[in-house]
Amino acid sequence: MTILIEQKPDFGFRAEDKNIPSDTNELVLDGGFMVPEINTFGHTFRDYDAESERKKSVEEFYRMNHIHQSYDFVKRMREEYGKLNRVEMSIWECCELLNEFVDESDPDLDEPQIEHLLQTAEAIRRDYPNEDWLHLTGLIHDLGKVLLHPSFGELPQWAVVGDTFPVGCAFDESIVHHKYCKENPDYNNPAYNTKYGIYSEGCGLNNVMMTWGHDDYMYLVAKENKTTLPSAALFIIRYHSFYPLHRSAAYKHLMSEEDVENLKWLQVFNKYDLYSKSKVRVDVEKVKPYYLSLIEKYFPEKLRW
Ligand SMILES: O[C@H]1[C@H](O)[C@@H](O)[C@H](O)[C@@H](O)[C@@H]1O
Ligand SMILES: [Fe+2]
Ligand SMILES: [Fe+2]
Repeated sequence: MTILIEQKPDFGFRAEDKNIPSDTNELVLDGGFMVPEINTFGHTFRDYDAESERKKSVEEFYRMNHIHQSYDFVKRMREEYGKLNRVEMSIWECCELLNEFVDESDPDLDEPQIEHLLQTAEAIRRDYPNEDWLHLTGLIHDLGKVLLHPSFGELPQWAVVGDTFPVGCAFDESIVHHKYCKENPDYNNPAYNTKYGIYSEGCGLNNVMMTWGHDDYMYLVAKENKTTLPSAALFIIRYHSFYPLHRSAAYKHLMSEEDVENLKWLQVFNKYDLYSKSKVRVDVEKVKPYYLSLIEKYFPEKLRW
């Protein structure tokens, strides 16, 4: 028997009814969220090999990313941008700055980033109406992409967006376009190219250096500006691009027990981050008052960036 699902017109992929039979061609996950089968370009999500208008530029993006993201590079960037001495602005002002950027690493979306933030947050809000911290996490998780802006030195895309992975130990095969890691200076460095490299079993992700980009930067911004968001939110922000871990279960040997707990929320979050990507725009003015109230609850009015 096929049960017809009421679909919300604005997203079109949410199931109210969680008892969806297996003969529908969509998959229902916890929270009642329905995962669409194809992206706006007609391909499955995160298909880096599909012939599409974005394939070539996405691959070139990862080539540059994998060549340049060495341990030394990451260390320098973390120190430099961790100073947070560039700009003073509110969370909402930062959302507006993202209006002008399109993420070159993304095979599934070519809309300005502010659309993606609102699409993610609104999709979570529908399924988890009481978890306001998770709505706000959706809104802010990609704000670190502001590093592309001239007031942050206009960093190249390969130093801001794309999936992340640890440096200081061997590059896992599950990394997108892994072949380009062979051109990274760390690839042949015996200190960095073994399973554990400079780390040890269960050392905790907090002690692992990740490739530099919008995740770690936004984590630093939120933490240093003393957000009152729970630790799961900070974990989501910091590791949401770490697909080798949360999708392919690589690098698990580096996790602590606390990481294992936090990973559960990251996996919930990821569905909304990835599958809410669409051409359907959210009415910014309509939802703005709600998000401003959350920002006020969890952040100071002005933040150091
Ligand atoms: O291309 C995407 C990028 O748009 C996301 O912001 C990032 O979190 C993902 O890991 C990456 O694959
Ligand atoms: Fe992201
Ligand atoms: Fe995102």
